[in-house]
Amino acid sequence: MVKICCIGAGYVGGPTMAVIALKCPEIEVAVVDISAPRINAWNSDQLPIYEPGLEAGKAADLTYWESAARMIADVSTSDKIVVEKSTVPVKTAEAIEKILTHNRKGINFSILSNPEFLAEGTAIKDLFHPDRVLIGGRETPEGTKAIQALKDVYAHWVPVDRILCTNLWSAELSKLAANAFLAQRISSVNAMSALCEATGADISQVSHSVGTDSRIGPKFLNASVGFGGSCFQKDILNLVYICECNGLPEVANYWKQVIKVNDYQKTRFVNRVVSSMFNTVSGKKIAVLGFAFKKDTGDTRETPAIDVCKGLLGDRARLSIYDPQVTEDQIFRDLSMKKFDWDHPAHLQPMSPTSVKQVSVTWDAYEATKDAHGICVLTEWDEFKNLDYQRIYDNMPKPAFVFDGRNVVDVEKLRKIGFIVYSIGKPLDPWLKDMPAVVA
Ligand SMILES: NC(=O)C1=CN([C@@H]2O[C@H](COP(=O)(O)OP(=O)(O)OC[C@H]3O[C@@H](n4cnc5c(N)ncnc54)[C@H](O)[C@@H]3O)[C@@H](O)[C@H]2O)C=CC1
Ligand SMILES: O=C(O)[C@H]1O[C@H](OP(=O)(O)OP(=O)(O)OC[C@H]2O[C@@H](n3ccc(=O)[nH]c3=O)[C@H](O)[C@@H]2O)[C@H](O)[C@@H](O)[C@@H]1O
Repeated sequence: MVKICCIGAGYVGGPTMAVIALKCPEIEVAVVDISAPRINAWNSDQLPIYEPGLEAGKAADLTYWESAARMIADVSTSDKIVVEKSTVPVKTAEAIEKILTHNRKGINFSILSNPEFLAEGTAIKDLFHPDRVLIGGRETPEGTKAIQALKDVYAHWVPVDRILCTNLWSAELSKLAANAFLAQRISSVNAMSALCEATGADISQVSHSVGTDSRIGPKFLNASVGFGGSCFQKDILNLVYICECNGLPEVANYWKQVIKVNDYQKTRFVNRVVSSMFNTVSGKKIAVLGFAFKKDTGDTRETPAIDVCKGLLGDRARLSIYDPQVTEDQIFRDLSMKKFDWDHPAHLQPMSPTSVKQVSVTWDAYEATKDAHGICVLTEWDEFKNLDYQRIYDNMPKPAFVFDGRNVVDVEKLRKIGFIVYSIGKPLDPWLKDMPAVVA
């Protein structure tokens, strides 16, 4: 019987193995993780991640694995195909291969790179209908055989013409390149959003006009307060590092700029809030609607909300945060973390004492916005489109401000109610025109 063991039961491991198990009943799927709470959660009705289309069931038995590659070498008693699914620095497959072959006790290991392209919030849909599956392997008879074995797994539900096979390096680099291209589109549109605000153009109209060119395409052109998520920034930094190591500083700087524009966009947003509210938010209550890095997920890794909240707290605002999927505990942890601490599993992080006394977390948008001087929309949750904004307005001191970092609110409707509204890349409210967002 073919058996697949997946190391890591997170946002990728959990959904991916659930889909393989569903689509390939003759394959035994086991998932292991070093986090006991995560294991327990997968085996309960309360899954550790929120993902539409993924429901609680029984996960496989899970064990502790400390050092994945060494452990594989230690425990293997027969030939193995080791599949690198995580996004890794290029040449990691080669390093894993070295560890395995130096400890192999007569066992043959074939290494494959099979990067994952799913996005959170649509993971199950993406896994069922991937644009492509990419498998990289050694160009040797054993490598070809291993590629074919993995191809056979995916062929249970993915059309074979969508399964691309490459060498190891190409597969690893393609993953970084794909994320860099996607993030670059967002930084491009966000850079344009600043220009729209300065000129009176409307970013939604510009994006639509640009995206109807079939060579450009309409997707991933939504202006925002900035991209977040566990991967875009990390993968671009990874790419930058590889460029630098290979003596390509111009290429490195080109990709670095994608991150710089993203940081600029978050700073620009905070400055808009502060400058609009009489140049200070000190002591003022600001409601933050949405904390996850995008809708339909409870994931907060690298969410732009962290930087925006920290920026507002830096000017001594009082924050009242509401997100339908993010816990209070998580928000406090995020706001007290140093950048990049998220890279270590949450269960290994101490909860540091923090300056987040100015923050409260509510489970209701109306509670969060009550008595608030301003509202920042930082995640595009659908429910934020249909809130009773008249009721919200009635419960706020005046002038009442809305700063929409996701272009989800109906600007005209809110202005009619009486709000002063800022929406990324949209023609400015007359109130804001004389208050340019100056980046310090
Ligand atoms: N989150 C996403 O949407 C996507 C993530 N990726 C990549 O997939 C990889 C995993 O990402 P996520 O699933 O989001 O991370 P995650 O943090 O949700 O899951 C990783 C899991 O691995 C466990 N783990 C870590 N070291 C272990 C070890 N030695 N033995 C056993 N378990 C161990 C952790 O406890 C954690 O539960 C990353 O490389 C990421 O770049 C790729 C595509 C999409
Ligand atoms: O390697 C990964 O981890 C994954 O990274 C992204 O997926 P994900 O981070 O889950 O979510 P995206 O939908 O790509 O959104 C990323 C960020 O960009 C923002 N975004 C997205 C699209 C857009 O038009 N504008 C915009 O600001 C989102 O709000 C979010 O903060 C990629 O889309 C996946 O293909 C990839 O597998």
